[in-house]
Amino acid sequence: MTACTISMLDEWKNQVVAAEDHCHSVEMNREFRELAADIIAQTAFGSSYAQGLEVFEAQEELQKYCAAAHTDIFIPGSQYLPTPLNLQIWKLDKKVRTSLKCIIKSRLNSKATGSSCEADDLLGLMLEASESDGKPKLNVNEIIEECKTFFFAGHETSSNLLTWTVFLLSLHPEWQEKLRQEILKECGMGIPDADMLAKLKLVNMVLLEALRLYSPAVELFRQATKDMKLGDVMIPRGTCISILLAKIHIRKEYWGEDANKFNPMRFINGISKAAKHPNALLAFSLGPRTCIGQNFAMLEAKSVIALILQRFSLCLSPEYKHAPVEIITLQPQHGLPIIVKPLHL
Ligand code: HEM
Repeated sequence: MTACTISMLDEWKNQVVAAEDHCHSVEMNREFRELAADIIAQTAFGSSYAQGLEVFEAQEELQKYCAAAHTDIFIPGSQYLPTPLNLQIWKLDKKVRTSLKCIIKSRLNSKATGSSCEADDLLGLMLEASESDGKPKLNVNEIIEECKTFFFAGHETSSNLLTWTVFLLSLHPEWQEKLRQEILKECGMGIPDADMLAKLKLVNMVLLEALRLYSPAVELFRQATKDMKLGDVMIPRGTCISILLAKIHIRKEYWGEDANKFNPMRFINGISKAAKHPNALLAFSLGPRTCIGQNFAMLEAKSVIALILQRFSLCLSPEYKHAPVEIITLQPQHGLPIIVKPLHL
């Protein structure tokens, strides 16, 4: 995780050094997309970014087509018709599956020749689980589906959390400085380890506030399994319900008069005390389908923010246009250009 981040930061520094005025505009959304892809590929699948690149590119494109399909009026059965959109979706899905099959096969080959020692990553664990008691528990297709879920669930969400956090820090230089002081106190200029990251309370609070104001997952969907009453509303069995997190996260009734404002201090006593309702922050959902990767995502975000603030100050570029858009996750439509200035040249 830190190796990928440091390599990205070294590149920023090189670009700054090459610039005449020693400051440089970086499109953060793109950078964090690549970084999150790199991190999840290496941490979960042990494969390098280069190997996973094809999967991510195809999956990102697939996501755009699926978002387009999602906005169309749904006609039952239409998903099976060879429309131009469906043909694109099927083609890309095939590409994602083929690339993942290659990664899995190469892992199985290395395992057979004894050259792989990455059994404790996600793919290694799944392959191990798939062979216990001599009987396959997960077949290759099931492993592919699990890999797709992890790529999908852990890539865009994490990169968007980083993007919006950097956006908020660039708007609030006083918080940028507070975080930098905390990071330097707990980690110095070294690589933060898990114990150090656990002590970064202010960084944690800022991340939670970013998740509240710019929740990467904008809405959740549920289907009623039986007739039920929600408040005063009757919900018949089978009804699909959209839960608008973005709305819940800024309701004054829960968050108080400053609900629309950036105020990380509201999290000083923890998530359950930040609002009038203990579960008002739903960025990672709740209950049996809660995000399985939330600890990983928070660790990743803390570590990346710590490494950035140790080295750079961040300032919003005048080129930035504020246009958050939901393409499955919440993204800045025109990117996030940030002027980075190294603290030590
Ligand atoms: C800031 C980052 C993240 C956010 C905001 C986020 C948000 C969410 C949300 C809201 C759900 C629930 C969806 C629902 O109930 O319909 C979810 C599920 C899930 N997330 Fe995350 N996620 C993040 C990062 C990650 C990461 C890094 C991983 C994997 C490494 C991951 C893996 C998953 C998986 C596998 C599920 C499905 C769990 C299930 O249905 O049992 N997520 N995530």
